[in-house]
Amino acid sequence: MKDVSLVEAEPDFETKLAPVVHRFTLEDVSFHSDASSCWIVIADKVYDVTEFLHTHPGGEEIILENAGSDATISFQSKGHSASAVDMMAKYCIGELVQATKRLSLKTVSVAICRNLDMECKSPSSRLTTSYFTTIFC
Ligand code: HEM
Repeated sequence: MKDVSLVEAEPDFETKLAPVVHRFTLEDVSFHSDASSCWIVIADKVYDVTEFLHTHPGGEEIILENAGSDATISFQSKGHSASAVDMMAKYCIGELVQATKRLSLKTVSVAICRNLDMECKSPSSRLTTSYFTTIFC
């Protein structure tokens, strides 16, 4: 018979287990591209922002323009505050499968700045953003 004493001794052990991470392809995300179901990708994480659309301080239109796709560049170029970034966790539903992941913004911005022999202060500067666009689009 199985020893279940560990489970019995720790009634809340399930909450201590690593969370299940849901993985999606960009194609999965593409099926959620309007106000009835709106997913976006930011830095390889997938967000369901359907409920947030109507209260987004920047308006719903701008998010809908990116619905069902990778909004990393748009999000980054609008220069969101730290509290905006904190809010994002609430809407995160998973991440992209490895095969469809891009290099992280930080890695790419540092690489670009090295190439340009620039000091890398802000990845959202106009110059850097235009280089992101060149690389990602
Ligand atoms: C989960 C995703 C997002 C969250 C939690 C979020 C949150 C916010 C918050 C809190 C603000 C108020 C200003 C600030 O605190 O920075 C804001 C403004 C704004 N957001 Fe977002 N946002 C999200 C996605 C996006 C995306 C994908 C875009 C563009 C495609 C976008 C474009 C804007 C714009 C244009 C503003 C107005 C900036 C201004 O008036 O200066 N946001 N957002």
